[in-house]
Amino acid sequence: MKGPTLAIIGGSGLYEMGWLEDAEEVSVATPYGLPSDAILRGRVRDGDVTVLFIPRHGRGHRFSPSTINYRANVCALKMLGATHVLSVSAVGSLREEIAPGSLVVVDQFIDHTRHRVSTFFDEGVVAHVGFADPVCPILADAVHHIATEESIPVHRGGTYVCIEGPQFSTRAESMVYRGWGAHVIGMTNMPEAKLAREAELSYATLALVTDYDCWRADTEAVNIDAVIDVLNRNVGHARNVAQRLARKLPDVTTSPAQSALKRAIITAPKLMAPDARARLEWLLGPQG
Ligand SMILES: CSC[C@H]1O[C@H](OP(=O)(O)O)[C@H](O)[C@@H]1O
Ligand SMILES: Nc1ncnc2[nH]cnc12
Repeated sequence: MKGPTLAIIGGSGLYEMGWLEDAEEVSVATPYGLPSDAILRGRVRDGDVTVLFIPRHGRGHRFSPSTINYRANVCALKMLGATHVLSVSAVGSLREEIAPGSLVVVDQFIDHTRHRVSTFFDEGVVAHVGFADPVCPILADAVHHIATEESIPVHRGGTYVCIEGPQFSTRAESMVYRGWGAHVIGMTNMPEAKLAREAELSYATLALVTDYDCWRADTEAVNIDAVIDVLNRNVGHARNVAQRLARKLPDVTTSPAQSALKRAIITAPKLMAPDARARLEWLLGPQG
């Protein structure tokens, strides 16, 4: 068995890691098409794990949240041996106490997207993975611990509501999401986290809070200039946390995410559609 491999999915404002050593660009074709960009594969100084990096929107930010090929991204990372996924994401805050400039290690999601393929098991082979706890607690604890040690303002836990976008929300919608109990809002972590679970990857999100969305009466509503400005000032935090994580990657072999498919596949093996089963070979191995 190969060693642990940390995959980092860079969000808005994070298109390169900077600290990756001996890095090579790997282009991967998947049964779902092409990922957002070539994947950088390298390592961190003083560490022994392999590190993969993919910019979710592509370099130059070419894919909108709805047109990102999430399946290809997750599949490509898995094919390259990923075991852990750190998702870095810009988010708006839906809570007074979560200020722009701080980080949130989220632990729940609400999927409010409408136009995205959100499973690898859509036809021919059916699976229902557990998703009650969508984030790997071991990985999330490690990320939170590092941010705390770095004295970065960070919140442990919070619910991320994922909207379709690309438009920001109306004030009425923002109020509804607050009423649902969400803490932060973004456009990309769904279906990414669902697909990571189906691919038996330990997934955690480091959310960079860039704005107060538009629910606050006395604050200007979110706009892209303000988001980019706060991102540029804080993206270094994400780079540092990711670097330290790569140096001290926790053992997640006991995480439920790593065996999510064990009792999830319901289709009788003999009745699986051959083309669908062949398409899943990267995940399920060769047909027995
Ligand atoms: C640039 S503001 C809106 C954009 O940023 C977030 O993306 P990501 O999670 O990749 O950082 C948000 O979800 C929107 O896609
Ligand atoms: N207010 C917001 N809504 C949705 N996605 C975001 N990304 C950053 N800020 C956001």
